[in-house]
Amino acid sequence: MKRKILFVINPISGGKTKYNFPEKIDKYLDKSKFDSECVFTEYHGHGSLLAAEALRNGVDILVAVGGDGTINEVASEVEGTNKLMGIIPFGSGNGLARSLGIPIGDVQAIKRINKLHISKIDSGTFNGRKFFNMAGIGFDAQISSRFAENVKRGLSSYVKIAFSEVSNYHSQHYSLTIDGKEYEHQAFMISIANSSQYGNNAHISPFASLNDGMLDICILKPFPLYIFPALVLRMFRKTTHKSNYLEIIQGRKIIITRESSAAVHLDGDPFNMGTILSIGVNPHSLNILN
Ligand SMILES: Nc1ncnc2c1ncn2[C@@H]1O[C@H](COP(=O)(O)OP(=O)(O)OP(=O)(O)O)[C@@H](O)[C@H]1O
Repeated sequence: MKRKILFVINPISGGKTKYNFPEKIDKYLDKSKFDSECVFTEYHGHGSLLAAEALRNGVDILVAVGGDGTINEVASEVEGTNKLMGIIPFGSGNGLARSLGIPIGDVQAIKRINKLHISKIDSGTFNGRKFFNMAGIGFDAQISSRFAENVKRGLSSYVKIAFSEVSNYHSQHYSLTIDGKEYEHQAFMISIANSSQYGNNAHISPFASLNDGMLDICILKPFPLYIFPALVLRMFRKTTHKSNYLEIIQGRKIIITRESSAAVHLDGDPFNMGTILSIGVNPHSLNILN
């Protein structure tokens, strides 16, 4: 029997046009295996509504055509069900797709879906919301907020914002409880990594695994500004674990208390949250095509 598959397409992600994408589905998706439909998201949050409706209507596979934010909206509905999630990477960073080894070209990614190769990955929870690739507080959440306000997407905008904000941002004090053990830290940012990377092969936690049932809590301590380019370089070289400024602790249940309410980013999209942050992991809870 053919599987029903819905492509949820974010028209603005990655700053790339996708209006000819449905034609590519017609051309490259294996029609003997799938009955397909395409739908475009019209606003932030629409992906979740479309995904929930599709699941109610018996769709078997939901494919996010976009970046980590689009994946988050769709996967938040698929997670915990026996349905399948696919990704056509069309974001600015494509962190989760890259970590899963999904080809970045759309035609290759469609052909990969034809193979129906399924893996199970962990997902994270953050004050009741879900994340699948990376969450964070401090500097990287600040960058996500600026990026969300920015009209132009893509890697170059991201880099520009990061370099212009780094000298203005001040580290904060955080109290952490990780699996019952307490830590106090002054930190520039704290990233909670499910996969190893933010996107664009910038790896904050080189050994993070999507299916180990654990999250990697990456605490970036205050550092002299002149070190920043070297820290960025370490991410691309997968050597952040050797930096004196980064501490990585694995955990399943994390509570973070911070000084004031501020943005949190979940898969690159900013949300305002309070001072107490409760983070957890749902092992092997998302069936994903890779
Ligand atoms: N039609 C739309 N207009 C404006 N925003 C939209 C629309 N559809 C979806 N969005 C929002 O666009 C945001 C960015 O999407 P996404 O994260 O997929 O792309 P990206 O940020 O360019 O890539 P990445 O996350 O890989 O860096 C998401 O928050 C999503 O909710």
